[in-house]
Amino acid sequence: MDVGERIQELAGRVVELRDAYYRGAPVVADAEYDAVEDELRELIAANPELAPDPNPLEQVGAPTVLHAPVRHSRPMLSLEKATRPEQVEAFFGRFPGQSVVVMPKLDGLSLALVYENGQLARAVTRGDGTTGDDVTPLVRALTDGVPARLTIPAMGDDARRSDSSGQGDGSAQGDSSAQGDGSAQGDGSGQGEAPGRVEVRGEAVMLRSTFAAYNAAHPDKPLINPRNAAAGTLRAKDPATVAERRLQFLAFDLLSEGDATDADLERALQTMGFTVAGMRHCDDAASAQAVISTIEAQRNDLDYDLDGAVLRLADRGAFAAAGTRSSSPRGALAYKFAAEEKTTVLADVVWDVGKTGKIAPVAWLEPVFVGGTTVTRATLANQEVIRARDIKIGDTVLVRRAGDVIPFVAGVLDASKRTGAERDIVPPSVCPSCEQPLTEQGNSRELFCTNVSCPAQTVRRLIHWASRAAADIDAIGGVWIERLADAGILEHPSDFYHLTAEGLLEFDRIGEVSAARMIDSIDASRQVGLRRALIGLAIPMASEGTAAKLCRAGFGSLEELVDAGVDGLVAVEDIGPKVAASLVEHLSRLRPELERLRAAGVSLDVREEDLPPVVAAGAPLAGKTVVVTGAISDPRSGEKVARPAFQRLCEKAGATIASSVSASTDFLITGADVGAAKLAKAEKLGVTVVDQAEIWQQLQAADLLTH
Ligand SMILES: NC(=O)c1ccc[n+]([C@@H]2O[C@H](COP(=O)([O-])OP(=O)(O)OC[C@H]3O[C@@H](n4cnc5c(N)ncnc54)[C@H](O)[C@@H]3O)[C@@H](O)[C@H]2O)c1
Ligand SMILES: [Zn+2]
Repeated sequence: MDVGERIQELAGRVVELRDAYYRGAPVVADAEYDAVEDELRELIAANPELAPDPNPLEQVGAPTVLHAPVRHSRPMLSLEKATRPEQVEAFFGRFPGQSVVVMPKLDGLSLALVYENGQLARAVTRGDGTTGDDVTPLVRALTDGVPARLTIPAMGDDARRSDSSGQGDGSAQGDSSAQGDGSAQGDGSGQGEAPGRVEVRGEAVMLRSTFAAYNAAHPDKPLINPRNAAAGTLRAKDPATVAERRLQFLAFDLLSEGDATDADLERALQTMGFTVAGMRHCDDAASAQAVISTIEAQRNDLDYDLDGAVLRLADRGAFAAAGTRSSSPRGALAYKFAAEEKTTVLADVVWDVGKTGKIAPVAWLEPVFVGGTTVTRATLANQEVIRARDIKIGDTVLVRRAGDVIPFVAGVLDASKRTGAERDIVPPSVCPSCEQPLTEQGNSRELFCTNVSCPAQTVRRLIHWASRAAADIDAIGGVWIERLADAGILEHPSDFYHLTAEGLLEFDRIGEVSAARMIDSIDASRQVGLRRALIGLAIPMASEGTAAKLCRAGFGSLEELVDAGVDGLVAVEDIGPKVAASLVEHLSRLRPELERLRAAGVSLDVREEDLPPVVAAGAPLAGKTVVVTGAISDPRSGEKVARPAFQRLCEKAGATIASSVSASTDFLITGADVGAAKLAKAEKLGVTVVDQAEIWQQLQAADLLTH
């Protein structure tokens, strides 16, 4: 095939793929679509005379059927893409002296919100860039972060809620998203009245938490990914049919007439009442690159999908003056991150027996690079998910590895690729390990092996006992545990404590050094204590949090938990009757094992570190509820400090630790690299943001840092 033909073919493919995608039924993952675009772009760049006409790369979106077409005041464009630092440098080189904002590139769909005299008049999708669909009723009903009327600050409105301690002032720590506070109202607030027409553009996304909650509640009709879910929501005919699919709007662009508004994009948007996904001002390519890296590193902690970072001139006038190309503004650049979704072939499904006897389907995949690693296994959850997503062995499936670390098979994008050779995924009727019949539980029909002496479960439980969060026997890996279990030497956790170096040396391929290391590691684990022993016993429904709470509640040993009975356990805050019943049932069953552990010198008593901290007199954080975020390090040594360790110090200083910011939080204590969303939330709720340096100082002054 010659170059001209290849170009025609690729151009045709781009049109076809876009068409499917914008109709809501993509047939390939974004990364694969992008690869087609990239190849086409390169061929055209090398052979400009062979450019197709029309050139799809110069068009935006796809000409889909519009239900209520509305013409945009100015085209809604795509963005120029970059993947290399040189491209970021070149961008700065084009605009010497201009400040640039760097922000997450959200993976949702863009919306234009038109305000007339301060009131929301219309919400319109991007469409083909020139004309979009009017989706106002859906946006009003379902989208958070879209004010019905704009807040235009009047004169003197800058007497903001002042933080009692004054600590708020020093708290922005180089994060420009919070620094606009004092100055925003200073210059642009004279106008008490909204300019005639204001258009705010931004991204409507489905939060990952909303997406997960929806799929958990509707296993029979799952959404494939948050971006597709958001787009589908705004295609609904009636808001009532998609009521549980709430969206969030995050603003990134502002067009307004009469310019009384702030020249700085972020301040202008926030002043009007919009949420911005965190913009950082950068004056050179190196600092922009650093922010891009931070955004990418924090990607998994955020509640929304993002597929890159956007760089854009911070000054609204400069951005407008830079003008546009056929399909993208010159004053912006999208830096793309590694894909979190890819397609690959589902080679087989294996049913895996877990430590609690749950039999879960595991997808064996043709290796695929996704979410930063090569993935060969992914979870398929349960048979109900397989049925609802209509997945077969041999299918080309979409694999998602985002937010959480366990890759997931999200579904089949293009069922038309099927050849007929695909096979149904058949759940086993007996346990793959012990061959005992299985039981089915719950709406998602999860399968369980209830045989207490099932060999696969035994190995899983032993591996779990040895894991880091439990006894932490780090010198013995899973392979060894399996060998020892197969040999009949290991069955219960207590058996670890009867292993000897001589016994281990009878096995092939083991030297004296490693045998001694294994025994040392087992020895050290005798100090496991109540909390970690409870985790290690893998009681169904009892989480790591449950174990921590029981220690705090004053239980001194595992035996005391059994003796307390269900009534004694439900008396503990946040311990429900089901968890309590499960604890009592399983710990009673494990009584003989607890005795064996004790006899082997294993401590099942609460450890000092798991007790509620003794609050020192004059504790600096007494009565305060705090949230800790970001990377914490000890200023005395510069050493990284694990968040739980720092939280414990705060508790010793009298604080109550909360996991997320709410109206009852007193302080948000920030370490390095704090996500802008957290800061924005704190600010919105009037929570004082305090830098870790200040807390370290207080801890030191209260003599709490002695160790
Ligand atoms: N899977 C498929 O078959 C298929 C087909 C077509 C397109 N796609 C995907 O759709 C996307 C391409 O669409 P595009 O070229 O129009 O979009 P783009 O990737 O060029 O980005 C432009 C869009 O980014 C969004 N955006 C998010 N955060 C932003 C911010 N902070 N500032 C400015 N814009 C921001 C806006 O909605 C804007 O319209 C790609 O991700 C592509 O992979 C997939
Ligand atoms: Zn079994």
